[in-house]
Amino acid sequence: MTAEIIYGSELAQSLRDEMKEEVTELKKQSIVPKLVVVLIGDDPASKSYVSGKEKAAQYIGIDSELILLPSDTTEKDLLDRIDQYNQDESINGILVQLPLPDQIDEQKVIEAISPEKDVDGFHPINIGRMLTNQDTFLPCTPFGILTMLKSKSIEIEGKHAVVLGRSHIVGKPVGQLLLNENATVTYCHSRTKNLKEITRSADILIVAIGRASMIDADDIKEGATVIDVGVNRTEEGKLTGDVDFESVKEKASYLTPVPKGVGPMTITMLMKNTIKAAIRHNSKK
Ligand SMILES: Nc1nc2c(c(=O)[nH]1)N[C@@H](CN(C=O)c1ccc(C(=O)N[C@@H](CCC(=O)O)C(=O)O)cc1)CN2
Repeated sequence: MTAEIIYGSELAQSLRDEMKEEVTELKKQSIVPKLVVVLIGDDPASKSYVSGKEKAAQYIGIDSELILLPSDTTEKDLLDRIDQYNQDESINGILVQLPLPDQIDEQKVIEAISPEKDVDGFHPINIGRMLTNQDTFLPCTPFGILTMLKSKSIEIEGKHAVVLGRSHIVGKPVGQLLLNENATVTYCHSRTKNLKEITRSADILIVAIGRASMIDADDIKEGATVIDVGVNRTEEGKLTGDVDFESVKEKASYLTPVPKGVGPMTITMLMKNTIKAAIRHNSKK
């Protein structure tokens, strides 16, 4: 079997085209979605991600403002700024790029963002809404993964979904979204015993561990759907995933590449959440 490759980059482009039209229509009703992105410090990967967010917003017609702060920014300064953005009626979405420098408590920052402007979907209120399957802002990477699965009509209900990794941003929420779709979900992590036995029983395998080529063909079931969320840099600076693409391609039925897989969908779902925030804000006026 040779897997069909799910290019998130292509799906992202078609969704961005749809959103561009939607925003054009919203502007006719004087609704202009606005996103504020805060970047602290000069981590090259974070800089590249926020630049991708700026470009996507610009393409779609979302008003975006990038706030660049020095790496010694204090927690108080950041919290004061968030307070100011929360109160600014023209701003619909606030995103603080993670990770943050050590002097700033990430959880405090996440909880300071108004849940109505939390387009990252990280606020405990929005996580609670996701757990209880209510309409909310879904975290962008898990939302992107679900959208990719649905774009190929991959059956989720009743399937065994195995999630490798339990991060707050990807692992935990993606498992919850799959559970909301009636999958049977197993989480695996560094303390999991008999890992291979579990991954080999997965119909849908989500790999978000952060170790290059950790999963190969021997670790998966014939015909499985494999979603690679890994972002690893080789010594030569090449980007690679957590999955050994060449070997898994010969055994899986669907497979996402790195790059051009899940990454571009993360940014696209952020745009979707920002438009949703703008529409919601306007309907409450
Ligand atoms: N506040 C947040 N911080 C972080 C999030 C997040 O969702 N919210 N997620 C990650 C990083 N991330 C978005 O911010 C992100 C990661 C990867 C990509 C992407 O498009 N990757 C490309 C390759 C880009 C490259 O060459 O480096 C791909 O996979 O094709 C976009 C966004 C951590 N922080």
